[in-house]
Amino acid sequence: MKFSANLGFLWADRPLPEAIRAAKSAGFDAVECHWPYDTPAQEVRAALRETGLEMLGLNTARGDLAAGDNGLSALPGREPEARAAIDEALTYASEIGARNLHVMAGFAAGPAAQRAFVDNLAYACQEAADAGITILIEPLNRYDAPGYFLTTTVQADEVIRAVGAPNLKLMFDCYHVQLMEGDLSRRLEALQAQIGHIQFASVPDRGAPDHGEVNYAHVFQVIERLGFPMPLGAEYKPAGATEDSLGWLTALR
Ligand SMILES: O=C(O)C(O)C(=O)CO
Ligand SMILES: [Mg+2]
Repeated sequence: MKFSANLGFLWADRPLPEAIRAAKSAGFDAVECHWPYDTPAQEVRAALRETGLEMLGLNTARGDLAAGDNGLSALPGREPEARAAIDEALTYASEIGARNLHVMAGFAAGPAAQRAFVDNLAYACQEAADAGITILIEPLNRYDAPGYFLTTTVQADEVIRAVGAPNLKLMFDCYHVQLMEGDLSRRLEALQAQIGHIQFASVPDRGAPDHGEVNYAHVFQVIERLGFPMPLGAEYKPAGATEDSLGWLTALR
């Protein structure tokens, strides 16, 4: 199996270009990140070229962090900001050759939020299509992100159908899905056509995948059997130094 290091959590203490090099040295096949915008895109591009790693994806900016924003695209009345964040992210993604963009919904609820999310995603998909970029939406669990608009794969599936764009896919983060809905194996199978990227971490502590209530040896076998072609995103919070958390990766090599 192939694995992508999520540099929002792994080597998060290092500048992004250094984290990319560390991921290469540790044996990862790809990288992904959260919010790379403080690092000039050409520095990221240079590190990717040097290591031969692909940046699989990044997130839209969350908005006004001091005010508690966690994404903008489902916030009625804030469409101009949401679309500016989408434009910014697509420009950055194009500059570094990233294939996926996770459009973050934000804290909202109700029909107006649903309409705003669908409209902003339609805009994102249209703008992304020419660059060959896939737009991802990701349900987040209610414990880490209480009040977040998108919380389940069932809801994400409805949104994907409402938008109806071929380049809109589901980010299936096993950690969030286990906390909200469980039944990982059946859900991966049922949703395989909608899934654009898969992430994982132990549950409930969001650590390395070698402990906790989910048996990832089994989950990885299911994903392999389904023929999911892309590297899986290791999006967990190492308990100490990232290098000391990689026994699970060494064991699979
Ligand atoms: O937290 C996550 O699982 C994410 O993948 C993310 O992009 C930021 O919320
Ligand atoms: Mg995730």
